[in-house]
Amino acid sequence: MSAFMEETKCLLPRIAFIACGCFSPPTPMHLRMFEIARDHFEMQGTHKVVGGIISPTHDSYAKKGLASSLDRCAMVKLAVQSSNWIRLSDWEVHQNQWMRTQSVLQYHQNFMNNYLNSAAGAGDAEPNGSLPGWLPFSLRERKDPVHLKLLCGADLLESFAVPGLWAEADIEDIVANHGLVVITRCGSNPEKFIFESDILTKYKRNITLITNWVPNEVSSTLVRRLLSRGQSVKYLIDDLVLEYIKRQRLFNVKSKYITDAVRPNHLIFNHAYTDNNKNAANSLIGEQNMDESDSPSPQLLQQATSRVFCCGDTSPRGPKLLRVGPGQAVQVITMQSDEKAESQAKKQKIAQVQL
Ligand SMILES: Nc1ncnc2c1ncn2[C@@H]1O[C@H](COP(=O)(O)OP(=O)(O)OP(=O)(O)O)[C@@H](O)[C@H]1O
Ligand SMILES: NC(=O)c1ccc[n+]([C@@H]2O[C@H](COP(=O)(O)O)[C@@H](O)[C@H]2O)c1
Repeated sequence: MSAFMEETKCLLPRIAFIACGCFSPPTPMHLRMFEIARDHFEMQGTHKVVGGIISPTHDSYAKKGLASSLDRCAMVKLAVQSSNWIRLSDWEVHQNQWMRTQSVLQYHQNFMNNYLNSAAGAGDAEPNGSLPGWLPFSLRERKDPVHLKLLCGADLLESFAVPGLWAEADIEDIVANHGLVVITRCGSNPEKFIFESDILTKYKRNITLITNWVPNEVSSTLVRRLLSRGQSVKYLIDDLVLEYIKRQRLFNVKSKYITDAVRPNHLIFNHAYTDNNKNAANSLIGEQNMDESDSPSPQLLQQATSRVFCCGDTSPRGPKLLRVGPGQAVQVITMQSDEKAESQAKKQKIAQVQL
């Protein structure tokens, strides 16, 4: 690369991506999203991408098939081992309750701002004195700010329309102040979706739509279903993640997998993660071997009558009573949206579950 191009790259505004989701389990497409997004910005020559963060949602999100946060974090750690720029943030899972995505973005953005503004070496350290693992390495190479953008698939964008699931103020803050990077997914039409939303249209310049020319409809739901049927998921997920699932007997994995030779050496890394996160274990819902057909754990059932809102408190229609956690709303409401033919992408997911 010429010296001129190098110099120009140094001047480009810096961005990082954060993907919020369940990651139960993480699939290669979760990681591909980051690669596709980085390629896009680099090829456009408009920004320098300094890091990627995967932030698994809190256990109390309570979506069907959600393994414990300890297991999901361990699997994400294993999945990102092959990447030199995508990292796990376990901040969200260590909070006392489910966090809205806007708050997750805000926390990570503030942390990076404080870190950049603090004297070199001091940083805004974690309570134990060390910096969080999700912080991009090259952050302090320059002094200028790093803008954190929400990275998602088009189905997440379309979930903005699910009544009561997202607060309008949150959507506006995300698109106005952070920015959204959306990767196309089969069956979704994000351009039309943006056109039909006044808020999204208003901030269209902050939404980057990227066509994924090599689509792959692997999803965590499909992986869980195959596992629970004793079918192969090899080459659908990372080998290390698969070993972990077998070893921990997650997702109701059938005996064919359990009797396979398990290579414990591969999992040493994960033990280090779980050992270091004993606190997280306290907030766990318990050892879970769940798939689509599982019912909530006893603890969750106990909470079933408690009122858990996503954004319902501020909804003009009044608060919405959700059965267990915000994630349940996704299932309940996507069923309704299936009936109303609101979202093709969500319909596909539901169709998969009903097979
Ligand atoms: N195949 C895919 N193509 C594009 N984006 C994807 C794909 N799979 C997941 N994503 C995106 O990854 C993010 C995190 O996904 P999440 O784990 O919550 O859902 P998922 O993989 O669709 O799982 P589930 O099947 O349990 O709903 C979301 O933004 C989602 O849109
Ligand atoms: N109001 C909100 O901030 C809100 C609502 C629904 C889902 N989410 C997040 O979106 C991500 C993906 O959720 P789903 O897998 O249910 O689509 C999760 O991280 C979840 O916490 C946020």
